[in-house]
Amino acid sequence: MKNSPIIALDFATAENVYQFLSPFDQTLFVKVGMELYLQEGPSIVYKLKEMGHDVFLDLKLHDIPNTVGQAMKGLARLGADLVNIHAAGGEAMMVAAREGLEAGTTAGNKRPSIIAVTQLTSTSEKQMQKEQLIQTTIDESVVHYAKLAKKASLDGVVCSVLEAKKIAEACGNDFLRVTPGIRLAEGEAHDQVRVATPANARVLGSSHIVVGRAITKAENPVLAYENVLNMWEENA
Ligand SMILES: O=c1ccn([C@@H]2O[C@H](COP(=O)(O)O)[C@@H](O)[C@H]2O)c(=O)[nH]1
Repeated sequence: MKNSPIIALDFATAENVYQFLSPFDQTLFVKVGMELYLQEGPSIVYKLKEMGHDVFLDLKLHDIPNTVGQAMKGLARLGADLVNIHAAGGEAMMVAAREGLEAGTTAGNKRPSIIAVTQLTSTSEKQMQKEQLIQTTIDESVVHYAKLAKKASLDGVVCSVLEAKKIAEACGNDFLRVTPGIRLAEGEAHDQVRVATPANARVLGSSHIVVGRAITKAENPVLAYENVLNMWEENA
């Protein structure tokens, strides 16, 4: 799996995706989320893999263990490099997801890596306490979910940059810390709350960054990507 910034392809159609990707002259690490997958289905994943890109299939599954396990068995066949679930589904659900992925991975192929969403980067500590009735700090909640994901033998978590270091300390440096909520210093936060720049992400211990609108909505997306990539690599 590449370590380059993961571009969130939050587009409504495959056509929009191909148009966006056409000026790039290298293979990328891209993310297919709900918006695109629910319109285009598995074919978008096959196509991006055929084009040589690494694919994070960001469907954030959250259901009873049997349902998630069976869904993961099917998703394993799509060839994505990275998939995810919500840690709030619990340890049994996370175990079922990993076992489903293993069962669905055909001989000779590598099992996709699987990570759990801890607290969405759009969630603030205040909101978590009020709406989820979790009376800890957000750092404690995120690290708690990360430890649960590690216990379920997952490969890592989705968290914000702000918790990445604590997770590395608690779960080890090989445990993935995939961090969305990436903004350039001068950029708008939009609906994100726990945000950081690509440079800070590297310094504070992210293993991967996910960048959507700062690249996809830029006037020149190739230039914006190169800028993010430089900030990420320079601080390694
Ligand atoms: O906690 C999370 C989990 C997933 N995401 C996804 O990442 C991108 C971020 O897009 P931006 O435009 O850079 O804000 C988006 O696809 C989310 O679904 C997240 O933001 N936070």
